[in-house]
Amino acid sequence: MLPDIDSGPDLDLTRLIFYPLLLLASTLWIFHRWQEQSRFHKMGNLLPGPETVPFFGNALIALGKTNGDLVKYSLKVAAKYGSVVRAWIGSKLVVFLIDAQDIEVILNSQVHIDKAPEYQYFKPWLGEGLLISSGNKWRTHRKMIAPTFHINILKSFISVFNQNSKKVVEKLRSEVGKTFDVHDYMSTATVDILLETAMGITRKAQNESGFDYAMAVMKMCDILHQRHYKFWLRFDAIFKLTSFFKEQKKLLGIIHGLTNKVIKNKKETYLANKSKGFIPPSLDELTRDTADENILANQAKTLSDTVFKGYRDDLDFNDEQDVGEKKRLAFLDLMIESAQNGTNQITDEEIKEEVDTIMFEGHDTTAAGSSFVLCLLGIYHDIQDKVYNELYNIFGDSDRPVNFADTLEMKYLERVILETLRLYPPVPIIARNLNSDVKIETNDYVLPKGTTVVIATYALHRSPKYYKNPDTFDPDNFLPENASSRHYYSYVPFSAGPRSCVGRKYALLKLKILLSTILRNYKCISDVPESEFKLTADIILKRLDGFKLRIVPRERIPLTTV
Ligand code: HEM
Repeated sequence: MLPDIDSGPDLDLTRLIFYPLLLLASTLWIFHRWQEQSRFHKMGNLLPGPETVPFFGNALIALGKTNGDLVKYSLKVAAKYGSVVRAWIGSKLVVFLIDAQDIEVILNSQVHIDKAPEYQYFKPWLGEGLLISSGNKWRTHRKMIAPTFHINILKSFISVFNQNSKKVVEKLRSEVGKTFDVHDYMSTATVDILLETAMGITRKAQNESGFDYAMAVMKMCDILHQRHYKFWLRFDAIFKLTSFFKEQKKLLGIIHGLTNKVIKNKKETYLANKSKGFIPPSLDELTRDTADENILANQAKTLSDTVFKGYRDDLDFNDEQDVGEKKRLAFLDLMIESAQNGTNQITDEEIKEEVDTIMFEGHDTTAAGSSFVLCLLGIYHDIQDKVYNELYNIFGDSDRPVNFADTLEMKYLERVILETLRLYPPVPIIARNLNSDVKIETNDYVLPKGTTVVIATYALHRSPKYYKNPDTFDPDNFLPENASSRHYYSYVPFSAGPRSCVGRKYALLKLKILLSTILRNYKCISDVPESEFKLTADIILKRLDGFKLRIVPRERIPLTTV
């Protein structure tokens, strides 16, 4: 016969002690959460921001608005409420910062480096790559990846930048006399350049997948953006029922198809070389501090080095620790090498995540930046003429490729690029998640733990507090005397601090070579004035109306009107 399991002293004891304790613990936990939530709400509501409605907060503002409408709306809200604006998305607190001092508190911190939960929508695409990861994984990967963008590695890319820029000039010949979208050309060129430089895939080994890849990235960004501002799409269960999910699956097939092929190709080459006895240098050798080779600290300063010196980051530090001519390896070679010889704990899956991250961050940003530069020069012909004359002074009527010394002479073009990134920052906002309360400078406001902080780069760059005529395209904003009198954090197109963009120097060098080559060959004309640009911010800031341009071949003679 079975014992009566419902009786006995042990079970009575459980009923008497365990269940009341469980009830007490649950009550305390609920009370604690309630206290935390009401403190969170109280602190959030001390911040200025638009009226809320029950349950939704400010979430309904996005209903029926296009990306462009939202950009305009955010600027209006900023003008009304000042440099700190809060919004409630349901019970989620989002705080927009537009003051350089407040932005410095967040970006310059070693603590507030975690990305906002909104970045999770990137996960199916970028996994836990550098852009999204945090903690130890981010730190070790950043340490590994940042040196692969050392200035001396970048110098070894110059011939690839030149060849691809020439290729663009050739391709553009078919557009002479027509109106066309220049972003298509910039996008394909930047993918090709990344494949050849960071990924080390020779042009011969590439096929025509660059364009398909760039288009797939553009559509993926649109889907991610929809998930950011249509709050019902934030729930995976709902998202999976929509056509966006099917489309995302198809697009990721194209995107990951390319990156998988790139890694496979590289690994095969590595193993083939290894079997022939050729082993590339290790990461240790690459990053070893060789103080006597410290040539770059005093030399080769560009205007950007001055503009960004206020938030000197690991990129500057690495450049001052020159690693020597023969020991350099580009990004993907280094990833594969350090995984194979065990110098770094990085798995194949992690390499794939980093490749996807670099391919995305490295191409879409520079494609948008260069397209904005060409359209603005197409509108402001006096500024374009000045750029052209500077280039004529450097190159005369020759067709020779650009060398590193030439890029240092392109001071006016550099000001044009910096000013373009001010008015049209390719990454218009940056979002962080706060793991502890933070006091900011404005009114000593305290942002509670759990807040999503949005650095509103686009609005910051157009703030009259830092720029005299903030909406006017004026490259002289970056004359050294003007730049040095501004707060350093009033200009953050590449973010700043420990999580700054690792590709900043790569991007600026590439932009100078690509744009100067195009401008030596063509005059750009835009029939759309700046006031009619229709902006869209689906992750990367672009023009919804397309980057429409006309081009006319240059005669290669100096212009006398400037
Ligand atoms: C004009 C061109 C570019 C602009 C304006 C730009 C801007 C930015 C910004 C604002 C961030 C911070 C994003 C955030 O915190 O949410 C960032 C991060 C990053 N960028 Fe760029 N970027 C550019 C080009 C590049 C290039 C060419 C590469 C690589 C080849 C690159 C690789 C990265 C990576 C890996 C990160 C993540 C860094 C980290 O979190 O440690 N970017 N970029």
